[in-house]
Amino acid sequence: MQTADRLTRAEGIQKVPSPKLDLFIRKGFIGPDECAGLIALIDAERRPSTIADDGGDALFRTSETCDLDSRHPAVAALEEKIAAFTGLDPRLGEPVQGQRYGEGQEFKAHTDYFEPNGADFLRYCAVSGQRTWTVMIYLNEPTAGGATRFKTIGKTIQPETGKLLAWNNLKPDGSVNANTLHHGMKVRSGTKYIVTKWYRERPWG
Ligand SMILES: O=C(O)CCC(=O)C(=O)O
Ligand SMILES: [Fe+2]
Repeated sequence: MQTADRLTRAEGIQKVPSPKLDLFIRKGFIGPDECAGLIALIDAERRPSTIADDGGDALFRTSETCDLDSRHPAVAALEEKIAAFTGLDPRLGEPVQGQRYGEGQEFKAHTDYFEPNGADFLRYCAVSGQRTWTVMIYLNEPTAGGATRFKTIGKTIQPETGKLLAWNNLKPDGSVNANTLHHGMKVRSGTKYIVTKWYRERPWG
């Protein structure tokens, strides 16, 4: 079954009503203890985030990032849970990444796919192809700010501990979907932690 059909039928799922993209929300996908364990791993490993193309804006993505090692039991358990829920083939997935945003940090409006005609396309996509689905989980709730805003459909999603978002970055014909534009908005107070997992057209490697 296609991922979107599977998610549409999944327990506890909310499909954002828009013809412009497939975007799903599942509250409480993981519990507070699992979230706390992942936050500890992120805090141990974090480094400044990078970006394929910031368009000359050094403040485009100001968060910190880390790759989470799937040999760690907490990460392995998360990977299994995501695979069982989405049906996405784990071989197509990039390693899970953790992100941490302190006060004033954000990831400005962007798409997760690589620009098909951009300078970096071959560099990032030659082996594994374009990004397909994004799966993202909020691990906590900052005191203020830090929502994820999908501008073109006017939908803002608030961070909630354990809440999962999943969307398809491509249209049904396989071309990139510009309506997936989204902004990890500035944390105004407190700290925000998330994990993200991106999938590709072909096996990762
Ligand atoms: O922090 C967010 O809400 C969005 C994160 C994001 O878009 C990304 O990591 O690609
Ligand atoms: Fe993103």
